[in-house]
Amino acid sequence: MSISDLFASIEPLEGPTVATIGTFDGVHLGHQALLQRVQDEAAKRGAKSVAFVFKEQPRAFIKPSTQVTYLSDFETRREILTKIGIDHVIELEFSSAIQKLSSDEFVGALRDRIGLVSLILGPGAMIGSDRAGVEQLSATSEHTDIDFIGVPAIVVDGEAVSSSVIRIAIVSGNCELASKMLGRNYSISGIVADGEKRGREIGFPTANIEPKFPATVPENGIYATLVEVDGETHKSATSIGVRPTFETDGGRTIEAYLLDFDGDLYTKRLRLEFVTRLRAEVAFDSVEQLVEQMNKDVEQTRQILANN
Ligand SMILES: Cc1cc2nc3c(=O)[nH]c(=O)nc-3n(C[C@H](O)[C@H](O)[C@H](O)COP(=O)(O)O)c2cc1C
Ligand SMILES: Nc1ncnc2c1ncn2[C@@H]1O[C@H](COP(=O)(O)OP(=O)(O)O)[C@@H](O)[C@H]1O
Repeated sequence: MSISDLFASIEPLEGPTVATIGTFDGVHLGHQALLQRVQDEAAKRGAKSVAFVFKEQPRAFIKPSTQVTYLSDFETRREILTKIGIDHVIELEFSSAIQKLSSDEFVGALRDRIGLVSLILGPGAMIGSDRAGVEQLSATSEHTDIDFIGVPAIVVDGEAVSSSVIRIAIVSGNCELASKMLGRNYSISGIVADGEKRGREIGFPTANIEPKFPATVPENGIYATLVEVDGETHKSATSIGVRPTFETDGGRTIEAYLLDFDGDLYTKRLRLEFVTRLRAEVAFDSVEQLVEQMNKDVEQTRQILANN
């Protein structure tokens, strides 16, 4: 297959264009700064801004046995990038043929296909089989007509913002760090599914949410959350875990009790925003003890979310 065949699925653009490339999982503050630079450079050159987005993390392709989870699905990433003002968001399939291209072949193909005049890369980003970063590209690329620009990392609480650092924060229950690095609360979307119908019996009906892609799920525990459903936002207390008070080998569920709400949520799409982790889940000796604690969780949630 020729190089131009490999890029045939990319709609040709007349150019000039300023582009960046990545998975953009979460579209966090670092991504946002990078995308801003792409837009600024495009404006300076009278060019269009382009983001090439890998649907899947390249490491999932390179080593299929790797368990990868995401902060946001592809459609959400596309929506955010478009909202930010990127002119063309182009899905890029990672394939063994693309993987074999050298950085010069890759950049040359982009120049021919979309009229690339500048490529902007985030910290540590490398392209092509020779894994060229911005410094190498600037020094040795045969495409001297293309401007290669590197954008530094954004640092939050002394740590460089990255999708993997945010994923680690979430699986450790650190909602606050995730929120700071994302520039918004971390959220999971999914459809409300049937549970064991036990919730309403104990006075706390819970909407069980099933994410449809490999979402990064916060550590088991109880969280103060916000639920968005039918265009409205509700305060909620959410439990993630295996419900040890009732189950001995229960699967992991994500279930939200919406405060001051009564209605049918089954089959609805719901977005759950994580604000803070309240506590670990506990195997209570009785349902009464669980209910007593759930009442406390709801009160604490009310206080924490008083300003939301
Ligand atoms: C705020 C909140 C706190 C919870 N805490 C615990 C807990 O500490 N231990 C536990 O076994 N289950 C806990 N749960 C889960 C309940 O056991 C679960 O919601 C109940 O079994 C209803 O399940 P169902 O939706 O399948 O009917 C909690 C649920 C909520 C909403
Ligand atoms: N305040 C509420 N919070 C969450 N779900 C509620 C609430 N009020 C009513 N519901 C409805 O009740 C369902 C949950 O009841 P529950 O007895 O826990 O059943 P299940 O085990 O199927 O989740 C939700 O899916 C939703 O349709």
